[in-house]
Amino acid sequence: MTKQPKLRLGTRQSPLAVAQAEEARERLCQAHGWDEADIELVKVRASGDKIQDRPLADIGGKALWTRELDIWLAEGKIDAAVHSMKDVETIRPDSLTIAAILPREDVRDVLIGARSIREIPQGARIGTSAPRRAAQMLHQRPDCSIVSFRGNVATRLAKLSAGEADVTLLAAAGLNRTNRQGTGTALDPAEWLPAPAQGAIGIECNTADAQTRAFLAAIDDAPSRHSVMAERAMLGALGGTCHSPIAVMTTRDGEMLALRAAIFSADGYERAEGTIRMAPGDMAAAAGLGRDLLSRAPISITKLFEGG
Ligand SMILES: NCc1[nH]cc(CCC(=O)O)c1CC(=O)O
Repeated sequence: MTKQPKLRLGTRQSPLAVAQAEEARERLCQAHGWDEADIELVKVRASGDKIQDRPLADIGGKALWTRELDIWLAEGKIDAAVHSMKDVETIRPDSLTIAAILPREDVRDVLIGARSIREIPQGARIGTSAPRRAAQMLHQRPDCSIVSFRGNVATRLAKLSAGEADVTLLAAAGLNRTNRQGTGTALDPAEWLPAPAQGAIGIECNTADAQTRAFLAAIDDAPSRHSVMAERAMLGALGGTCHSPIAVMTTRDGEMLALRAAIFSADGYERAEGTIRMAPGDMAAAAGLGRDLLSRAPISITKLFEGG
């Protein structure tokens, strides 16, 4: 007889999602003295993966990454769901709880196809469908143009090799977790800010499921939770959607967190930046940074945030 799993862990099917779910499984096994068979990985096909030809922002946004897993949780077909926190909407139902944030990977973006932003050839085509990457690049390199570039990590690298663009940008975390360490150049946050919650894996479960919450609490990493939740609070205060070019970097400053954030107009021409020092867990302060940015931004930026 096969052993009953102690936990059914849902994940999307992409190689990166599966690698993240395997990391979550390993950490749970280590924390609880379980073996691999104690955790069943349940691979669920997400709407966001079915539609590959249009920008995410045009087809329903980040909810497309979590919708199926949310339903499977609600129906009790899985006990917990593993997510890239970057892809999780800031407003979640009360019936779900993010019970663990794993130790954060490298948060930086990686530039592929040129050694630095300065060395990108004049007029190059930048392959990305992320409004943040597009606007941030156009801000620094208005001579470049943007080519829509969706798909998983492998697909985007293949499109670049096939010459569909000259340069692309990917999260270091996604490259590292799919064994592509050393691909491209990681960009210094002093010149290029990552996305809110980039590089963070979160595990969600039903709020009413005390057993699973306790299992997951054992692998929650407090420093990662603090930075991720602060960045999400900032994003939430902006009413940010995937249409909104929002970038942020958190660093530790003694007992405090320092957040540096920027928002852009879609064409990258305008940029508003702000910083804040806050106590970990002070979500009101983090939200204040978002509101402060918006209050100082020119109209070409604020209109991106109206009406979601
Ligand atoms: N939007 C897709 C997505 N969601 C999470 C990651 C990478 C892993 C992470 O940032 O945690 C990626 C790919 C990328 O942006 O390069």
